[in-house]
Amino acid sequence: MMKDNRKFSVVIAGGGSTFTPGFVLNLLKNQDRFPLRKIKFYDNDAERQKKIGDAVSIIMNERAPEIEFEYTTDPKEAFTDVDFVMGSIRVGKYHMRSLDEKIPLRYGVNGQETTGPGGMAYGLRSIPAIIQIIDWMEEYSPNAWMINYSNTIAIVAEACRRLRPHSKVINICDMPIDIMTRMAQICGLKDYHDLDFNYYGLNHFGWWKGVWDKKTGKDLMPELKKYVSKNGYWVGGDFDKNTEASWKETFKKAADCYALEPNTLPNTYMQYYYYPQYEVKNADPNRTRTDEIREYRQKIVFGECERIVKEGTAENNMWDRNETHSEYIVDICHAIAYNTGEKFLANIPNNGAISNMDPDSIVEVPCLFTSHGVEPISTGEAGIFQRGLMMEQQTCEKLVVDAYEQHSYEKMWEAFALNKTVPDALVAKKILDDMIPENKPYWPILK
Ligand SMILES: NC(=O)c1ccc[n+]([C@@H]2O[C@H](COP(=O)([O-])OP(=O)(O)OC[C@H]3O[C@@H](n4cnc5c(N)ncnc54)[C@H](O)[C@@H]3O)[C@@H](O)[C@H]2O)c1
Ligand SMILES: O=P(O)(O)OC[C@H]1O[C@H](O[C@H]2[C@H](O)[C@@H](O)[C@@H](O)O[C@@H]2CO)[C@H](O)[C@@H](O)[C@@H]1O
Ligand SMILES: [Mn+2]
Repeated sequence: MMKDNRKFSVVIAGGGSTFTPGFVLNLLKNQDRFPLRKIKFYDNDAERQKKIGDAVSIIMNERAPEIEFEYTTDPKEAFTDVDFVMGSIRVGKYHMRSLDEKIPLRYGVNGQETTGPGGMAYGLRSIPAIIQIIDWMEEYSPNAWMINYSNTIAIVAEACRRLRPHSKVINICDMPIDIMTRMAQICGLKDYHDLDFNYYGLNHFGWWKGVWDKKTGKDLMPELKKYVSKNGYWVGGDFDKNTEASWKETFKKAADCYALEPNTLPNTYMQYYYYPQYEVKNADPNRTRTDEIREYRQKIVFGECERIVKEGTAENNMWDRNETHSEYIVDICHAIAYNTGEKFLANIPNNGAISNMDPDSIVEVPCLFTSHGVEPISTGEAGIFQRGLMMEQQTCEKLVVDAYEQHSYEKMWEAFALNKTVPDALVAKKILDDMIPENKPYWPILK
């Protein structure tokens, strides 16, 4: 239902992202509730972005010629006259992700995109690029909102809190949304829209305290706990027909995470903190998640774009056939544009939302999304186990931002040494020393 005659202009920063075409198709599907006048892509890799941009041009011409579309590497052109900036960049691309995963594994430490030393390395790379995008947005479109999902979100959000505290930036994550869609399926409902929830934690580091059927108010925790204790969040069947092998393992491993703390239901990312030895034992140091993506998601997405350009039509494309996961981003834009006050998770300064965490901790908690920003909902007290884990993890995240601000080797070493995934300060040092030359184009010089 159209609420007024406004139409919005959106720029996707990271136009060359593997998630971009799926997101555009989701935007087009939702024109009745979030109408658009313009879609732009911005990327600093012209060649990569062109491959996605040319395919999307065909999609736009066929399906929504009334919406202006362009892609550019010029910041002024990209960020002028926009209402929403979507942050979907990967600084250093898959080349650097691969090193984030492989360098820690050299020393028997878990190698993962957003957790442990790899996650901290990635966070340090992202800070200056995200701050730059915020500054361009504020210069060229001062009323715009940035919805950022470029990782490492916890570190980016802490940098935003310190360096751009008044900027209109909301840092979000889709992992809980994905898990809640699985929870809905387990309980015979459709997706996350059917659930009410209470959740708290840090990004990629949290727990559900409660899950209810949104319509009836029925408490779904007993049924979910019973299911998760055996199967984790693995649904299987048609629902999981496109789920890759490593994600299958992750969803199943949630059963072991649940076993450790059965009062709540865990985010899948807890596996890296509860069972690091298992993760390392299970990993192949020469073939990590990045290699799987290069062979699967990246290949499929770019292959499909090439096919669309070659055939000159986007009929029967892969994003029409498979449900995409970016609908929650449209939900969020809609909530902000129309001041709906709907509840989603966001990464924000705590300020009492978790009663026994510091006010300046960045936490991931339910918030009401309005046209004036996000308003956190109090989630009560963290359990003693969770609080201990969060205090350690968020200190690592703060130390990374200290390292960025102070160009400090010592702070980055401390961040690695304190992390639950790293057993020893010397191991931390070796990982850091291997990462420094590789990250030279992106990190400040650490002295
Ligand atoms: N928060 C979430 O829930 C969630 C979910 C999925 C992906 N992600 C994140 O979304 C981002 C994109 O993921 P992907 O796998 O599609 O990555 P990708 O590598 O396919 O695409 C990222 C794009 O960003 C571009 N880029 C890198 N640095 C840039 C800069 N400084 N300015 C402009 N563009 C830049 C690259 O050229 C590339 O085209 C990553 O940060 C990833 O971690 C977050
Ligand atoms: O290894 P990747 O690149 O596949 O995934 C890393 C990201 O994982 C989460 O996002 C998932 C999401 O939960 C799932 O539903 C589907 O949409 O795929 C996403 C990306 O694969 C996580 O929330 C992100 O922050 C990670 O970047
Ligand atoms: Mn995430």
